Amino acid sequence: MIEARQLTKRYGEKTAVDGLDFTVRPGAVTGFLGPNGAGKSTTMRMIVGLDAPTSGTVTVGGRRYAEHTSPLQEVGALLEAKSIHPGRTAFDHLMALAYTHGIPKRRVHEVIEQTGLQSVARKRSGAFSLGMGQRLGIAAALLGDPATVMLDEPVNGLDPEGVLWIRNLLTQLAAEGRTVFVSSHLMSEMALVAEHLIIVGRGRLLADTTVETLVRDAGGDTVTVASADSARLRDLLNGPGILITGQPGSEHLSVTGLSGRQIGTVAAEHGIALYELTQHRVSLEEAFMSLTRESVEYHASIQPARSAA
Ligand SMILES: Nc1ncnc2c1ncn2[C@@H]1O[C@H](COP(=O)(O)OP(=O)(O)OP(=O)(O)O)[C@@H](O)[C@H]1O
Repeated sequence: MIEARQLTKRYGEKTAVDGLDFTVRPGAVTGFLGPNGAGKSTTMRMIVGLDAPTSGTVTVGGRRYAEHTSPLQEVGALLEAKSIHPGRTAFDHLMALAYTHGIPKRRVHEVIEQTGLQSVARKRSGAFSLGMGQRLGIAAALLGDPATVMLDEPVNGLDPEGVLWIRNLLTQLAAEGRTVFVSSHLMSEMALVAEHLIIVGRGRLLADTTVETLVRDAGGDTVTVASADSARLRDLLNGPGILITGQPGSEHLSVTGLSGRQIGTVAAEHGIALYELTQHRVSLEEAFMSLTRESVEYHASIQPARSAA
């Protein structure tokens, strides 16, 4: 379990993390989402004691990282700028970590297998592809068999097979009862794997929610219905929590709050012919963007085209 209370980090004038309060629970994958520069990496660095909070606290398993006697067994982390000696083999890198943390050699072999590194374990890590480097970083994070696993942008730059592998791994780690905290700026990716979402923008908490609630709050699914008598159908469908829009006289209505099946049933019961019944899923990417729009640090600007001299 990770608990942040009024967690704040300032770099001079810049407030990177601004009074964050959140709890990451075991047994589920929690996505940590926000646009670039939102403060995700800074928060994660504070969780593992690589940066000190300006104020507030963050604990893992009820204690600050530095207070754990064997931190690698408590939290395994893959942070963005992982420094691995390029001349060392993957095996030697993991062995050095294991040796300095009292972890048996057997466990090194286990994580090499778990992360699919068997064939390259004796190769220098400097020659690794991005995907292999990520796997090595994850192997190091899992070495201490930690109750909490924290990964910063683990799918960045990975090919589809690597992305799928990470997805399955995260689900498996959560199913084993671990606390799994994963950052990303890609809503679509997180929606596939995370149950719980913590969304930040400009260092502040924007939402502490679930994928399901986010969809509902974004307006839920909309159904487009075209019928022989849209005025009568509108009256029949109307009710609390239901939003119906459509031009007077048009055969098309746009309905939020009812499923296509419910609308079709009402129409059939009243003998109204339907010409179209289309369900539109709300885009999670849209929901995320509308939530974080105000907090995006770097908006793209379009330069006016220069005329040729
Ligand atoms: N060491 C530092 N000194 C000064 N400013 C910093 C430092 N580290 C981070 N920042 C600033 O703090 C803010 C938050 O940065 P952070 O890297 O935590 O965001 P992020 O959400 O991880 O972004 P990204 O998705 O781009 O990795 C940014 O504006 C960044 O420029």
